[in-house]
Amino acid sequence: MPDRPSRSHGGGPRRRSRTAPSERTRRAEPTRFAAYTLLRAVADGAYANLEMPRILRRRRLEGRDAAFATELAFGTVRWQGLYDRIVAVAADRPVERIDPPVLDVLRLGVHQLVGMRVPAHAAADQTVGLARAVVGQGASGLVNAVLRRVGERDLEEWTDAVTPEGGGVAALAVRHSHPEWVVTALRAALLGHGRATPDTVDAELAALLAADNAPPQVHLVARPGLATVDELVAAADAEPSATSPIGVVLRGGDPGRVAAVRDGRAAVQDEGSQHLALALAAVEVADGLPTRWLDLCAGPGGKAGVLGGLALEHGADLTAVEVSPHRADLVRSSLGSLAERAEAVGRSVEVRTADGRELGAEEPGRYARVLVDAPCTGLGALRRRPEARWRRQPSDLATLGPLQRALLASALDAAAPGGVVAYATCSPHVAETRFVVADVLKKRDDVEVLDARPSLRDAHGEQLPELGDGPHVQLWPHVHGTDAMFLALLRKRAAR
Ligand SMILES: C[S@@+](CC[C@H](N)C(=O)[O-])C[C@H]1O[C@@H](n2cnc3c(N)ncnc32)[C@H](O)[C@@H]1O
Repeated sequence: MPDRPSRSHGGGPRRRSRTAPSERTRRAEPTRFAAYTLLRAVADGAYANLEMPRILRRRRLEGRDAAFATELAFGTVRWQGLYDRIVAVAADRPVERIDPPVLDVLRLGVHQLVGMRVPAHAAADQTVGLARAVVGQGASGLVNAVLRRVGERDLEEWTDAVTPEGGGVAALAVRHSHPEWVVTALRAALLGHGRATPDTVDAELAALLAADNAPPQVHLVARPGLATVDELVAAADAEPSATSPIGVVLRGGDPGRVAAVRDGRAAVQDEGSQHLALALAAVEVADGLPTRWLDLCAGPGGKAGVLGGLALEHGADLTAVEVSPHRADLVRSSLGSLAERAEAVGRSVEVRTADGRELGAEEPGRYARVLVDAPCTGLGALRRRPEARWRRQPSDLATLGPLQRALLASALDAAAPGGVVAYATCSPHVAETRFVVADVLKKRDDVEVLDARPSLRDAHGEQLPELGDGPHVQLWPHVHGTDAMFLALLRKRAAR
């Protein structure tokens, strides 16, 4: 069910509006307008988590206003599947027959009415005001009528009313507002990674889907050698992460205002991503390997920022490869401080715009540690990317599968004998994780699968709990509080 932030922006007890539409506000209140702007941008292809900070800056929204606008926008996008069913009943027409801008206004109204603690009169008044401002007087009548009907039931009553009978995947998809194919894929992933059995999978799946809908905490990483956890805790409203030795959890505030984040010594990063980079660096390797590490899919540079710091600590250089020129520029800008530090200690951090699939043939056996953070569906990071579940298609897997296999094969070629490759995804989909590793290994006899579990350590040095039977690791939002990252650690056998 939608999370309920504190009462604000029209607090007081929840009641139905008695104000006539004509007496209601005629202008768009700034936080609603910001949320609407985000929804329209997402409809045009924007990424919500990148666009929202821009909108807030442009509209000069800060503090509680920024938090309200963000929850209104992100919650509306997450719950869009359920809300469209509610709108269809309340409007007595399929949502496809409602103009997209009007539908976005209605979705925002529904989220305020049933998903947030906005009193009915404020939700209706402000949403009708928004409708007048952005879609015109004519459509505001429809918005008013639909929201009156929506306000007649609470979330539970609406959810029961629009959920298909018979339970199963179709019902879970509506209740938790995910596309059905995603629910099916996550169910298969819970079973395929051994997280659930046929007896427990329904409960696990419901918990996972619920975690996808909970607004995630913001985590920062103190990039090794550049910043410390203590420094971040002192500089921000933050506490040390219990899970990651290099992480802090932000209690509030804008991460962009933390000096260490602004100058690239720290970054916003999920704890799961922190663990992947730490795990690759933690594997023991024999002496005498090349002092070069490789990030084969580096854009926009999050894990490279950690890996590069760790490489310098180990006396190694980092090469970061990214095929997209724009994303390679993001890596360069993300790794600026690290590159300076590398120069100061006589090492190098190099960013290359190149196709990672070709690197193994171009530079065989050259790297001691290689990270393949493969392009994937991102089904493990749905809580951080509110629109991703609606944008992704099952057909994406057909394109991604061969690319993932080719990148892993290239990474293994690029690894020195005795070196280690980490294959990672921010998706638990079995077709992007276990199947990729198994398929690539079928064609080679120069790889040993390592048990990845001992390499994942919490802030106290203890192995992370609930890592299953191994050898690969699948993290879960509802279990570990991280994105659902997958990790396989593979050692290239020394030449015989
Ligand atoms: C999951 S993202 C990597 C995220 C990154 N490791 C981080 O932590 O910020 C995958 C990246 O691989 C890049 N990519 C896709 N195909 C590639 C290829 N053939 N060679 C190199 N990079 C590729 C994508 O552009 C994308 O930036």
